Amino acid sequence: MADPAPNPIYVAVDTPDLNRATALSAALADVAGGIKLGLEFFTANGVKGVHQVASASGLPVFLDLKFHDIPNTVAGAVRAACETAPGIVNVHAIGGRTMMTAAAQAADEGARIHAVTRPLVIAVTVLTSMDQTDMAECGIVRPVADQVRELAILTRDSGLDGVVCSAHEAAMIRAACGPDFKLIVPGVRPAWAATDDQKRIMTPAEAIAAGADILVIGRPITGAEDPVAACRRILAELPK
Ligand SMILES: O=C(O)c1cc(=O)[nH]c(=O)n1[C@@H]1O[C@H](COP(=O)(O)O)[C@@H](O)[C@H]1O
Repeated sequence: MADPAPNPIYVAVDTPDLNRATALSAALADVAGGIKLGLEFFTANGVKGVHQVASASGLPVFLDLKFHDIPNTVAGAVRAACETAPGIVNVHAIGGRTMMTAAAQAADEGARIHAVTRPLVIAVTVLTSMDQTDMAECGIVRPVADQVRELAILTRDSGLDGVVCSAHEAAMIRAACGPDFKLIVPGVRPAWAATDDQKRIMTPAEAIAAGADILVIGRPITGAEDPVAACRRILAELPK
């Protein structure tokens, strides 16, 4: 019998509170596919905090620090991040080819240095909190989808494993970058949840239908009265 499809829900545990993050991650262990720890958590709790949350949940960790700097600095950061044995790390695609190539190579080196499995290295294309108007204010006037597509192709050509994109661009990137290129999709909102600061959103079921491999979902779960029940509810909405 074929293995069941892996649970695609990575819960974004965005809090500076180590005890809360640990308790929440442990509680979600049976209903989530992974935990995403980002800038807020890492700035407060560092490498030790990541280890604590990872062992409390036993789930893979997406360490979302969105590196964007000169190639040498990003490479050093990716090597150092490997100490936390993350399943996934990320950089900003706008850092360019040389930076992304350095990041991919640094993941090989970091995995060797820290004797861990090499993490997937993923690049953020255009943040899901941004729309056409936000991009124009930054001087990028072509359609958001075109910007995302070009950055996704650059990411693939730089040897990375996939991108962070919105569900709106998922099918287009899948067609352009192939079946093995990982599509990690935040900006996911069930019909019953608030949109918050996200602008390019889709429901969990729509995002999976569009080709997302991983759904990154934070506040609809972590802000719910019962986060485990909220995660279960989203899981039940996904196509079987
Ligand atoms: O890289 C990310 O994870 C990310 C990229 C992006 O374009 N948009 C985005 O929302 N994220 C992250 O995904 C999470 C979404 O959280 P919620 O909006 O609470 O579901 C946050 O932790 C963001 O930092």
